[in-house]
Amino acid sequence: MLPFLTQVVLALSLIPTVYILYCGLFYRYKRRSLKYLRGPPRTSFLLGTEYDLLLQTDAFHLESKWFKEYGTVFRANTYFSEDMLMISDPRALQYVLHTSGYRFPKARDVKQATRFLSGCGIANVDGEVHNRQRKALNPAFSVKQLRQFLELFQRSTSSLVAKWKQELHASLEGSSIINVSTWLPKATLDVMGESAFDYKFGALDGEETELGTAFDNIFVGSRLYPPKVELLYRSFRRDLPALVSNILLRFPTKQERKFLAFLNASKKVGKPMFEKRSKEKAIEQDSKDILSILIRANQQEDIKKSMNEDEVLSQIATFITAGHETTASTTAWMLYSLARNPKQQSRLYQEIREMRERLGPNAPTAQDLDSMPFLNAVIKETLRRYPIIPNLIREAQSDDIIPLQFPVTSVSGDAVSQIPVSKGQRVIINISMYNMLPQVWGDDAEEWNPDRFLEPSMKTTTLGVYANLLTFSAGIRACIGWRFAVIQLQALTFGLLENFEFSPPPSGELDEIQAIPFGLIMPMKKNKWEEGKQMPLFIQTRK
Ligand code: HEM
Repeated sequence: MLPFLTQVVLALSLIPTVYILYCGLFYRYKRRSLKYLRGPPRTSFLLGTEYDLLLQTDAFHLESKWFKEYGTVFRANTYFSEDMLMISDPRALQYVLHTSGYRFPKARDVKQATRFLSGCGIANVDGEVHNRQRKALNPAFSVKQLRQFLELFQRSTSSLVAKWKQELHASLEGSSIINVSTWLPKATLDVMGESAFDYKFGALDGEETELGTAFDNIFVGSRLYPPKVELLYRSFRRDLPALVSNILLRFPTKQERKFLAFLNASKKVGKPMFEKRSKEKAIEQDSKDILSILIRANQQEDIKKSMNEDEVLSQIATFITAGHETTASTTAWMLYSLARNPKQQSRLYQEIREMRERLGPNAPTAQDLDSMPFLNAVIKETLRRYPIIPNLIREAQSDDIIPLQFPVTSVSGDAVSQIPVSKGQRVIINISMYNMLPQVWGDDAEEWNPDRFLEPSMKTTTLGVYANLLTFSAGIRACIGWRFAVIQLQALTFGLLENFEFSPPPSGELDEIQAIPFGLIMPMKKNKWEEGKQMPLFIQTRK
């Protein structure tokens, strides 16, 4: 028998342990039950179906299978067997993303992990702070401001074209298989650095910069997915009282330590850049590039409009991570789709040639690019079919009721037209499933078919910031850079298709490409993930 005092000490130390376990695990299990909704069976008590979604080798396969079986709203499980709500119903999405304002913030575990990557930048803050940062940054993303970048987008596309031509000339046949997935992010990284922060990555020219290396290191040497124990640890941290989770956040996972190294490098590079520009008289009131805007916000005395230095420096990491791989991967999937659909590729080339005949040697203006129906249909269809961010993870800030457009059938066979949710309920916004809803996009929604955007009969909902798509999300947290991305996609599509013809490599390699949901939808070869991103295309210079 233990001495009485030891028993007391043990009993007392048990209280916080039980409390932590209650908050971390049992509380969520008890409160957030959606048992009345149908959904896929649980495959693992600890990891739930969220882990199955993470591991799938075709990013849209499982959701699509479940969606066909259970409808536009169903139940799945996250870690520790907590129920999560999967939604692709238009009215439910409208409610969560638009109507509710900030009442469905990003899930705490997601925010805790991404905070290591991009600090207190706009993507990781909520409520009033987000509103303040967004208002300050909005002018950098106006149509007028972004059109000024078109020339930079075209210059960077020309550099990429020159690099590929060099490769093709080096081969005797004037054609070659190029892994476009390694080149495109270099072009978009250079553009992001120069347009937003006046920083030259020189990635296309193979230069090594401190920031570029730190970004690459996030992926180098890491396994594709964090080990299960890291995922469970991150999930466990989510519901703990702030005091306890703040202590645990001092012990980041291996992946989070890499994120942090990139954030620190971007702050280190950004600080002198920011200080130098701050001292220059050149920050005129009307200059609206991101860096000038950040500097002015930092110099603001009005607390409702200002940003402190940490917020300003965190935006550098935020924009680099949010703004280059997204556009690059979308372009890779577009070239993939065009290579697989040679007739559509010829139609696109025909439209580009007609525009070239009209322009002579001049580069197309933003109006010229907007006036090309098929080029824009190809871009929209690629964004629809290959949404680079396939889902968003949110949680209810308070008890709420989510309305549905298309009622679903409950376990007991009743029609359900609204879903009551408790505070903390995990809600998965299925971007890819909304983008493929037959009710909106037709029975061939799983096909890549740009013509659907040329048909006046196409049904529309009023969701999303561009082309009725959810690819850039919607509402107050929609992608701030969507116009930037669209103009860059227009410039890349015009420039690359004008110069090259893309086809599947004769070896059949393209059939091995899978859409892997590794944060973003990454193209990788079946059973060869260790080779990294792969989109090998047979490229010929156009005569
Ligand atoms: C095809 C390209 C792109 C896609 C598909 C895309 C998609 C998205 C999505 C889905 C979100 C919402 C994320 C969430 O709520 O968790 C988002 C947010 C964001 N994106 Fe993009 N994005 C793209 C390009 C860009 C570019 C080029 C920039 C910058 C120039 C950018 C900057 C941002 C920022 C800063 C946010 C956070 C906005 C906020 O929380 O207020 N994105 N993006």
